Amino acid sequence: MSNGNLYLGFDFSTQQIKVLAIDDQLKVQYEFAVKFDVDLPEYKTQGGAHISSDKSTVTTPTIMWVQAFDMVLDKMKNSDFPFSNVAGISGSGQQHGSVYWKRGAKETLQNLNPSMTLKEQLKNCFSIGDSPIWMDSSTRKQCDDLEKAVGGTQKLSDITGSIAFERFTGNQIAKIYQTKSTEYTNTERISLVSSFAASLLIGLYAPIDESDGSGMNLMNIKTRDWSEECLKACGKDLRERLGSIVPSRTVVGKISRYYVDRYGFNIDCLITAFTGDNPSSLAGIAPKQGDIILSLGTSDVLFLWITDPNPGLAGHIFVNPVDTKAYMALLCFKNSSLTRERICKEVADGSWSQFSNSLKSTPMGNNGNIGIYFDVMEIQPLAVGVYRYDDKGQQVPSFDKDVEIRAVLESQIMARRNYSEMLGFNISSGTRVIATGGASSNVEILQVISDIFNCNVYVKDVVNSASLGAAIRAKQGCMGNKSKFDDIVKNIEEPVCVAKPTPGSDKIYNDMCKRYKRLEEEIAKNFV
Ligand SMILES: Nc1ncnc2c1ncn2[C@@H]1O[C@H](COP(=O)(O)OP(=O)(O)O)[C@@H](O)[C@H]1O
Ligand SMILES: O=C(CO)[C@@H](O)[C@H](O)COP(=O)(O)O
Repeated sequence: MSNGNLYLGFDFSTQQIKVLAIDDQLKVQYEFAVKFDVDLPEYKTQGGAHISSDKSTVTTPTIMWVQAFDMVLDKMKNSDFPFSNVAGISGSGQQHGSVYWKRGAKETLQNLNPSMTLKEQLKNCFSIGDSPIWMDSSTRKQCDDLEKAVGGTQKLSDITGSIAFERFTGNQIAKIYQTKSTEYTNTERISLVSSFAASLLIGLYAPIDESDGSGMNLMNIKTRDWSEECLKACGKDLRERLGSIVPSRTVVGKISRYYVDRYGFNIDCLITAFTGDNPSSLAGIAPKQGDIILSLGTSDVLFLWITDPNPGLAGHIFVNPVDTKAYMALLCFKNSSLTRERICKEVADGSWSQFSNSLKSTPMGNNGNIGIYFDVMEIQPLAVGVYRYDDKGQQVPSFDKDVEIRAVLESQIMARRNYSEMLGFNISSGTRVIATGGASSNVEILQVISDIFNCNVYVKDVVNSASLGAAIRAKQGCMGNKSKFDDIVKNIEEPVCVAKPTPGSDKIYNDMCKRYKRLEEEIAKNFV
């Protein structure tokens, strides 16, 4: 229990809202969470989302996020959380997802009544009720249009840090502009999930930050302003609807009076711009040069801190959330935790310890069996379906339970390694792979990662690095413009090594990764 200053870090992630409070020494003092599927079953989400029958349109009811926010604050109140000690708040959101505020919503946000819930007051404030999220892959046409409009694929990547990706917000907005024109006209502000959450806290439309703004195919990553040609290609009067972009460390306002009166927050509590969950994790891990972070949340994401951006045709370059001159490189995979979870439910009774036992009881390389499990359209390659091959490369309809479990994990991690090599991530035996997110608590999974990457794997004491990064950024916001991130995190807990490559793993996986790549390329040919 702490009597001094506290800093809150919220994470509006795919499956839940998490929040943690740290003290001035960056020690976690409190943690709370609301899980969408479990705590709000009335919305019937699966993994926090609604997936259409074509498996390409993926949305989340915006009002569910609002209700979950009410719930998490109520949970804190019921646990006598010391709201008045909170000096600063920041947060993160699943990247790319968008929220559409209806004309007049600003008025409602500014005049929240502390005797009512946010849900009661905001239920009619959204022109689009279902927010498109990062798992959506229904905007191929809009992606092609955008690349054409700016002069080609590489040109778009030079401007925005990424070629056109279906889940990137500009393409999502373009789809809404083209297919729901009345709703688009009725929209006065478009937020990212991150800036939407910050807006709830300041009772005003919060600006989008540069780091999460990099995941939209709309922002010029060099000038850190909207790209006029991208805006024009995606929707009418879009600059006005998006508002401004600010450096990620900007204090965007003080907490709204609503939270002071309803929960007892301090009236001077400062809100620092919210950012994307992966940028926020980068802040929470505070990596050393050369470290590669592997986030095992709903998505598997590889990212690292870089200084010289070189945007190409694969992966993404984002503006760095804590160092205004730096960048981060990132690769995201859609078929990740939820696919592992499906296999775990189907063949291991939903028990992670059974899943782990199967990993322990099967050999590295799985006796030559390879399975590829794309339950939904993958990001790279664009492909969907489940494919299993025996040691002779013959397709087979099924595997035994233990083989199936090792196959899903090995294929996912081989893909992570292959794509990071393609992107030029510098991986050598001395590289530290720092794992974070839900599945990083599973040591057997971390051992497979260590064997396939042929690197030591590390974890930090706090699994929720996105929330931790948000809380650290909240402290940075309170310390003013001159404060240095490196000084703030200088005493942060170092990651500890939890897995080392098993002798002989490099021989097995160097060959097997090549074999995996050839199989994946064959499959992808069917989806061009
Ligand atoms: N012991 C475990 N072994 C493997 N995976 C796990 C384990 N515990 C949790 N997970 C996975 O972690 C995922 C949630 O991770 P989390 O980082 O909380 O996600 P998000 O931030 O995207 O909501 C779950 O979907 C689950 O599959
Ligand atoms: O699309 C991306 C990154 O580009 C995803 O990583 C989302 O940001 C969702 O994050 P998690 O909920 O899996 O942490």
